[in-house]
Amino acid sequence: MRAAVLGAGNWGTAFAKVLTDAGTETVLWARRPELAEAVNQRHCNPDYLEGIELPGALRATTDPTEAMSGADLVVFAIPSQTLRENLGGWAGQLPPQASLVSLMKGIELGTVMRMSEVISQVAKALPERVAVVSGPNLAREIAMQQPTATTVACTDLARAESVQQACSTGYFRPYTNTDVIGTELGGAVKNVIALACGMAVGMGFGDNTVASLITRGLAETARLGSALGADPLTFAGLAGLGDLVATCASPLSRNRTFGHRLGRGETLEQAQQATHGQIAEGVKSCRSILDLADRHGVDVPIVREVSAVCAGESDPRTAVRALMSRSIKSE
Ligand SMILES: NC(=O)c1ccc[n+]([C@@H]2O[C@H](COP(=O)([O-])OP(=O)(O)OC[C@H]3O[C@@H](n4cnc5c(N)ncnc54)[C@H](O)[C@@H]3O)[C@@H](O)[C@H]2O)c1
Ligand SMILES: O=P(O)(O)OC[C@H](O)CO
Repeated sequence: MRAAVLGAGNWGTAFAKVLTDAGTETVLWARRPELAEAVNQRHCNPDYLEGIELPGALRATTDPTEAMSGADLVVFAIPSQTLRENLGGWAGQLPPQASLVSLMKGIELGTVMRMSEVISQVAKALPERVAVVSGPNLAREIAMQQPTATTVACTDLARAESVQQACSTGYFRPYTNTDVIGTELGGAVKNVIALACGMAVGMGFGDNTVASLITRGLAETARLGSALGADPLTFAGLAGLGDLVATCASPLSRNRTFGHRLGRGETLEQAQQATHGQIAEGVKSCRSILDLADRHGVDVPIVREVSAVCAGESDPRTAVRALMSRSIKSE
């Protein structure tokens, strides 16, 4: 099995390590030559995973054609809102039979498409050729080989199983699933709920508030999921509750950290600068998830409030007041 991983940030690099450790011959595409050189010569990625030793067998290149040559799997690990443009440049070089694997957790602004839908459309690939990997997968913990599970979803179960095989190691345990919609939605919406949890902690609130947000956040994710045709059970699994809990609780999460900064009074610009160019997907996807929910007539109050804060139209304290003054209802 041979894989190309396109995107040498936190997760692309950690997942390339997982694939290599699983015995899959892997080439990582990086935008910058100095980063490719660090992977090839010093077996590290100091910009994203400082202190982590990468496998000697992992190779990197700045040439996407070289990375994809002969690949059985092409894995996408770039910011969601850049996928369409990047993939437009790569589509002509995709090996015709390769499985196309999304690691991304976002919804495209404007089109409100899931990442697997963007891949199918731009690569002109049938949906059953596209798999999604999503779960409680904080990149640094996985790069440190801490035991972690994940979901590999594909409408073609055999293809999901081949991706599962390619990334199974002693520290990374993938489960298969055929519910691509639920798996992707869980990954995208949890980023927005993690922004809300970060804001709550930044404002000085404790575990009751965070648990309330996680639980009601899961309720709105499941409501939207069922309107879109997802299997409700997916939201009780790794790509649903699992990822939601990990992201909302972890100081390693860029989304939670971004929200935390807003909650303690920093501006959107300050929080953005503090990411050092790394992606906090929920900051943009909150808008597209809200649009998606509005199109389907689904009530997503937490997403709506986070979206207003991220658009600069509200602030965390106003958002709390709005959520707590909604009409009372049954659970
Ligand atoms: N970091 C994690 O723990 C983690 C875990 C699971 C899923 N994800 C998801 O994986 C995706 C990638 O996340 P990441 O953590 O690797 O992101 P990152 O910000 O660490 O890295 C993004 C990579 O994409 C590249 N890139 C290519 N085109 C770009 C462009 N036009 N603009 C900006 N960057 C561009 C960057 O050079 C960089 O190598 C996201 O959708 C994220 O939600 C991340
Ligand atoms: O750092 P975040 O907030 O993008 O979250 C990382 C992963 O998605 C956790 O599973």
